[in-house]
Amino acid sequence: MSAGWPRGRAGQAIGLLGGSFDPAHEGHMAITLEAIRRFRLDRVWWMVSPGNPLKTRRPAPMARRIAQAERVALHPKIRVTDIEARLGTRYTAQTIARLTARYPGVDFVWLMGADNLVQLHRWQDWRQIVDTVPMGVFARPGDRLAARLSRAARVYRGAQLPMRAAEGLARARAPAWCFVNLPMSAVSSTAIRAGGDWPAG
Ligand SMILES: Nc1ncnc2c1ncn2[C@@H]1O[C@H](COP(=O)(O)OP(=O)(O)OP(=O)(O)O)[C@@H](O)[C@H]1O
Ligand SMILES: O=C(O)c1ccc[n+]([C@@H]2O[C@H](COP(=O)([O-])O)[C@@H](O)[C@H]2O)c1
Repeated sequence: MSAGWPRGRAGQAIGLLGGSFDPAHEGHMAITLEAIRRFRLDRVWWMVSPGNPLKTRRPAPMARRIAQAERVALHPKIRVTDIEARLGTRYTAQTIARLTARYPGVDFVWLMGADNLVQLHRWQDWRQIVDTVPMGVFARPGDRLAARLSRAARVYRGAQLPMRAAEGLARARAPAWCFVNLPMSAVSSTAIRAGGDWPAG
């Protein structure tokens, strides 16, 4: 069981993949492996959310989502965590503020799919997030164009790094973000739940 406070040392570059993970799937794995490679990350922490503030549907219990995510995240650089439950946060801006204070010298990178960039401007204190940590955004079927036209992308157009500069993202000063085009995976937790392979609630 790897839930708990993960180790993070000064000088490390650590990606944060926040998510409902209801359930975790190979799309999470694909973007995580791509992030490790492209952004030269030492670790990626999968932060299993107590509950996305913008989703009304109640997720499966935390312990079940964590146990299942650990079965998917079989990689020495990936750590599944219940950090947000420990911190008592559900809002990413708060989580990041707490983590940067708790892990001085660690270079965090926020990771997310293009669908989340599309609605980033609806998150609490969203500009604070972009101004605090570099971000890696991953193409997702159906969301590429919307991501490019999104409010966050437009506001922070000048902070976008080209893909060829991706390896410097983790060490860049925020705001800085990179859009990664990768062979897109159509898998989603929604589709898995609809298929009946993951019991509700
Ligand atoms: N196939 C994928 N391609 C790119 N990004 C993805 C993919 N699947 C998940 N992500 C990203 O991983 C993060 C966590 O995703 P989440 O746990 O909500 O899974 P999901 O499949 O998007 O779930 P749901 O279908 O319930 O919304 C989000 O930033 C999401 O955009
Ligand atoms: O901080 C917010 O207002 C906020 C609003 C929506 C989503 N998030 C975070 O975005 C991450 C992805 O959520 P999800 O449900 O798409 O996996 C997860 O860590 C959520 O807590 C955060």
